[in-house]
Amino acid sequence: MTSVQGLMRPTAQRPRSVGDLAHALGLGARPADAAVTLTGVAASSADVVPGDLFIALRGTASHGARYTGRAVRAGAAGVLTDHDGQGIVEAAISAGTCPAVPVLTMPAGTDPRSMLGAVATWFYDHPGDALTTFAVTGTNGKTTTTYLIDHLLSAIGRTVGLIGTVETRSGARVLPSRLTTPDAAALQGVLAVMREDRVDALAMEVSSHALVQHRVDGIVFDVAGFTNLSQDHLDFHGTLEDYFLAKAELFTPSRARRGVVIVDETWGRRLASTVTIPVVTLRTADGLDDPDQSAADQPAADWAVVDVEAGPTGSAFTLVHRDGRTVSTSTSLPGAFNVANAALALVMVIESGVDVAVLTAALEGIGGVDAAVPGRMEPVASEPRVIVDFAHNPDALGLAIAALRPTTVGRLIVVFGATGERDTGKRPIMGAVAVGLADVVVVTDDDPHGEDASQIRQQVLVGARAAAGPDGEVGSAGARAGARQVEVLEIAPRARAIAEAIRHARDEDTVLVAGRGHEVWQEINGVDHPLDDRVEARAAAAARRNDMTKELSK
Ligand SMILES: CC(=O)N[C@H]1[C@@H](OP(=O)(O)OP(=O)(O)OC[C@H]2O[C@@H](n3ccc(=O)[nH]c3=O)[C@H](O)[C@@H]2O)O[C@H](CO)[C@@H](O)[C@@H]1O[C@H](C)C(=O)N[C@@H](C)C(=O)N[C@H](CCC(=O)O)C(=O)O
Ligand SMILES: Nc1ncnc2c1ncn2[C@@H]1O[C@H](COP(=O)(O)OP(=O)(O)OP(=O)(O)O)[C@@H](O)[C@H]1O
Repeated sequence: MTSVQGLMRPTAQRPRSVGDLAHALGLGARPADAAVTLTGVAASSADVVPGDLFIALRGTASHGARYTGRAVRAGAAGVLTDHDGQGIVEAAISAGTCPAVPVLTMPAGTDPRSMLGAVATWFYDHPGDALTTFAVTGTNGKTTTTYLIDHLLSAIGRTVGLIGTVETRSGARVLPSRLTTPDAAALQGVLAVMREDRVDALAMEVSSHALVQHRVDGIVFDVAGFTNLSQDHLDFHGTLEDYFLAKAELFTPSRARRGVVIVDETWGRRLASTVTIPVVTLRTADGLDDPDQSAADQPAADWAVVDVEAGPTGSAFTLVHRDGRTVSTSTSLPGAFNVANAALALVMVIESGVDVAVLTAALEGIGGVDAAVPGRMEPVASEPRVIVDFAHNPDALGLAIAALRPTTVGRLIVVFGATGERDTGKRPIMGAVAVGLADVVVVTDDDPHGEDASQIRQQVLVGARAAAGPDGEVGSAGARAGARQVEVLEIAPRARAIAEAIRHARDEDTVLVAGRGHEVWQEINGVDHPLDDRVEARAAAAARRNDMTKELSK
């Protein structure tokens, strides 16, 4: 699959030879190959540009060596692989399915994936060293927090590059991302582009997958931030414990110089008390996730959010350090979770060495910690209000619905599904969470990938119907006290679910379309179909207005 991030390359090349590379890695090269010139590095055949070294890695689905023919035809001038990969490439060359190409082989027991970062930084001459680097990890809030860091740093005159789920940005170049965190070859290429574009700070998301797969090898971040941890990605990590340990890896000396950890929840507190780098802690809420502890029992954090005033369009809040430093500001992003994201962005910027007075002056100039984050609580229509959001796990879905309740006059309608081939355990939980907080729950499709979409919907509906009970009457578990009726519907495909939810909504209702945010493709059985929730929602809102106008003129 093409990663556009992997095709971003610096204009100025510093050619290396196969002989140089072999020497740097302590490997042997055939004398005839030693002078072959290499100008870049790619870990996917789809990312290869002429002159690249193709690093063929063993994966879970296949071995990258199987794609060497494609890589060489795209211009790869050399291959680095493991022992098995060497056999695959040699067989392909003998069979005539791959043109001849110099092959370097890592010694047995050395995984080329663990060398990818080192090789790529060597190729591009340590491009990350030119940047002040910010990394954000956590189940939810990474994208939002990186946008807010970008916003704050830009306000104090820094030139910021961004890497994350939505886009990869260097100066005027903006490309959609395929992965939240690109592989190490692509990442170092992007950093080299940023160096050329005179970017001086980087705000990037680091996923747990990336930490396990060595994608950020070759960078020691200046400041790493942790948002939160809750159920997601257990298809990959197996258990929450392993998921936590993968995230915790970012807070080790080989990955980051210092950290900022939100300690509202148990996972954050555990991280802060076990990390091996200097960390400051941040409390953004009362921290009562542990019923056995009161807020007063919990250790004081270095920074705390106080005096939150939640309004219809965002929140004002104050950030206080135990030494008395104070920042009073606001964010127009809705929900308590966005106060947490804004506070984390502020503390990360302060911890990078920016003086509170400088930041305060900048905040006055820009009017608060704001950024338009595509597909995150993005309003797309009014009367009924329609919001498109990326919540695709139980915690985010619950927080997104709850954030809209105070400003919803009528019913709160949520349209969502669950992703195929990902963490199946979260499906019924999402159904139950939605029923606990919304008035109308429309279960539809997300990205089914290779799974049967209707089976996925049934698994979500199991949780939703169990929570709603046989007569749809939910107890006081919801945001509103007392019993209330919840309607649970199954509508597919997704575009129809969005259209029907909006068509049947009343002017005073809110429709939350959750799960796909900025995404513009829906993957069904390996085929990408165009689908943008924002486009569908706007079209449905326009159609509803038309119908009403026709009705009135009758
Ligand atoms: C589980 C996972 O993360 N898998 C990633 C991993 O796959 P893999 O190692 O199993 O690779 P493989 O598919 O067996 O292929 C083996 C090798 O052949 C190469 N190849 C493969 C096909 C081809 O045509 N040409 C080619 O060269 C691949 O680049 C790879 O090096 O390495 C591949 C190459 O970089 C990634 O594309 C792939 O991401 C898959 C597609 C994916 O969906 N990953 C998601 C789950 C992910 O990483 N998500 C996180 C965000 C999570 C969050 O929301 O927080 C992210 O950082 O994006
Ligand atoms: N701090 C937070 N805590 C809980 N939920 C949040 C938080 N911030 C955002 N969310 C919810 O999670 C969704 C995803 O937010 P965001 O894209 O910022 O997170 P992310 O960590 O980058 O997600 P992903 O890794 O899936 O790309 C939002 O649409 C919102 O519903």
